[in-house]
Amino acid sequence: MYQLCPSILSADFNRLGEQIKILENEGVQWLHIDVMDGDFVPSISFGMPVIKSIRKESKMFFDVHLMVTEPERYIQDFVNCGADSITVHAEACEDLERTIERIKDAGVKVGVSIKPATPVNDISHMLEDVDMVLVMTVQPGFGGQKYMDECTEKIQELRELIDKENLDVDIEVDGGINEGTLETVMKAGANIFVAGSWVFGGDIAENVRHIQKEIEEISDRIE
Ligand SMILES: O=C(CO)[C@@H](O)[C@H](O)COP(=O)(O)O
Repeated sequence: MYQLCPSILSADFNRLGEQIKILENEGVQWLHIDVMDGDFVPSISFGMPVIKSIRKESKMFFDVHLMVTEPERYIQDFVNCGADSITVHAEACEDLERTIERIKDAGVKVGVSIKPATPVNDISHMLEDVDMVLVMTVQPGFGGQKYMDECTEKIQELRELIDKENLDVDIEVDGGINEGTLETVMKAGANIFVAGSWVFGGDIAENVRHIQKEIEEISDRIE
């Protein structure tokens, strides 16, 4: 199942609710929510109050990506404010296995993310324990960066491992996903596409329609 997952990091925060409504009206089901702490990544984005507020008006699947050091401290807070899935960074956890267990125990889906320099090997032993692997295809911290070509091989490697074991694990890609890179990541085996500037730059409804069409056409071509 392919999913476009717009990243609200590129939204106009003065019109956030309105822009999320546009996505929903266009049939987008997933919303990517980047939480940054200024420690694990250099930038600070937003936290629980924003998520709690948009949750009141939205039925979308809230895909919360915690770019924070020791995310285990905040699992219950993010569940309470409306996360449907929580993704943590392998590099940010003191005890990744325990953090994943805690997320599952909190009753939401769980994802593990790796930065561009982190090998698939670091998380391959825990594929059975997660719902999703998020492959960062830029250095986490900012929207609008260029896709790092060297990440394509990691997506392929993961797809092979997941298919070989017949696992039900999504591969999400995040960073620099646009007209020029979508086909590459789809061919490599990703099925959830985070896009910030591609969705929010210009006419959001028109962009979403165009991207959904692209996804459909590429999937017809490669399957
Ligand atoms: O997590 C991040 C950046 O750290 C991403 O979610 C970006 O927000 C994606 O933005 P684009 O590369 O699509 O503009």
